[in-house]
Amino acid sequence: MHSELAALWQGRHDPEPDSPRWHQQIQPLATNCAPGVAILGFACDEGVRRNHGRTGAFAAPAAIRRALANLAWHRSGPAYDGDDIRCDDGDLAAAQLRLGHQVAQALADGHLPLVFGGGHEVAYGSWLGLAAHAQSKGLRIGIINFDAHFDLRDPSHVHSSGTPFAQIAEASASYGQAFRYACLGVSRASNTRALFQRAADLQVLVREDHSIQTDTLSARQAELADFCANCDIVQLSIDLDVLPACEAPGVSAPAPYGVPLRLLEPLLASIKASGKLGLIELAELNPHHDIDQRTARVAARLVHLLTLDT
Ligand SMILES: N=CN[C@@H](CCC(=O)O)C(=O)O
Ligand SMILES: [Mn+2]
Ligand SMILES: [Mn+2]
Repeated sequence: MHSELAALWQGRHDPEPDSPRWHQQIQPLATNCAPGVAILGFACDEGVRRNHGRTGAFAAPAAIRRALANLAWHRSGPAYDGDDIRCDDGDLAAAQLRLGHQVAQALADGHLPLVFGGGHEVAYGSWLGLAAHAQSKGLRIGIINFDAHFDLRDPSHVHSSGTPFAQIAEASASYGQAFRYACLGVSRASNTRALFQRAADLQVLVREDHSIQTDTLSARQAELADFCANCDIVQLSIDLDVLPACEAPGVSAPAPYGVPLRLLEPLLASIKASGKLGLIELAELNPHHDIDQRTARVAARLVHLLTLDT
């Protein structure tokens, strides 16, 4: 691991036995590694910039690694860091292709890719890799996105952090593949009628933020289990702006209402329990707007939860 990357994986060293933390377990991703979880960073501001948002997501992969480094390690399998794919020349499409290649390689090597965006344009790059893998194996992809936003803007104008799932819908159609997309935590106030209509046209499973409460949790979990049962491999996308702004202030577009962590976690646990997780990505962390690493810590905790053995 090069020194800049190794500098992020720092934390406590407890003197007592059996006290490992992530920074003591993480290994560089290389060929012929035993299957494990493989972190890939997508350092990119370009999608948010094109979407007229608050830039800063370029620094997110490093911030998530820093927060994850000190968390307690409870896994039995290995975890690897495959470093960052950087978009520093404005060529978003090329960066998404590079990410897609690395995701496909990680999947071919038997790993679970953990992709740290970047703005939500990361989802199109991740999907390129997942789709190549799924096509070679004849697998049906389902995408579950926790997000205050659909990110289904019309991609004929510009490709940005607001268009990844519309780009995926178009690409899926061109391959004759069904587009299976669930978007949970949507804020009606933050998405136009046109976006709700596009979601309806694309037969998206839509659950608004207010429909996710303690007394509806089991219904939402059952719907997610059904969704997972109708596909073979799941792209799990978590836009951190699905959380309330008090829990996730460090994003481009904070949510005044949001789905709190105590409700998000059991929903994620249901998806994990399906056994269909093929890729996990975290999007839209903006360390420039974070408060005391609150959002980065949430992101790290979600990684911890989703990568536990059971
Ligand atoms: N990733 C994109 N998210 C939102 C941003 C909304 C906003 O900036 O207000 C979207 O395009 O809808
Ligand atoms: Mn999003
Ligand atoms: Mn969002």
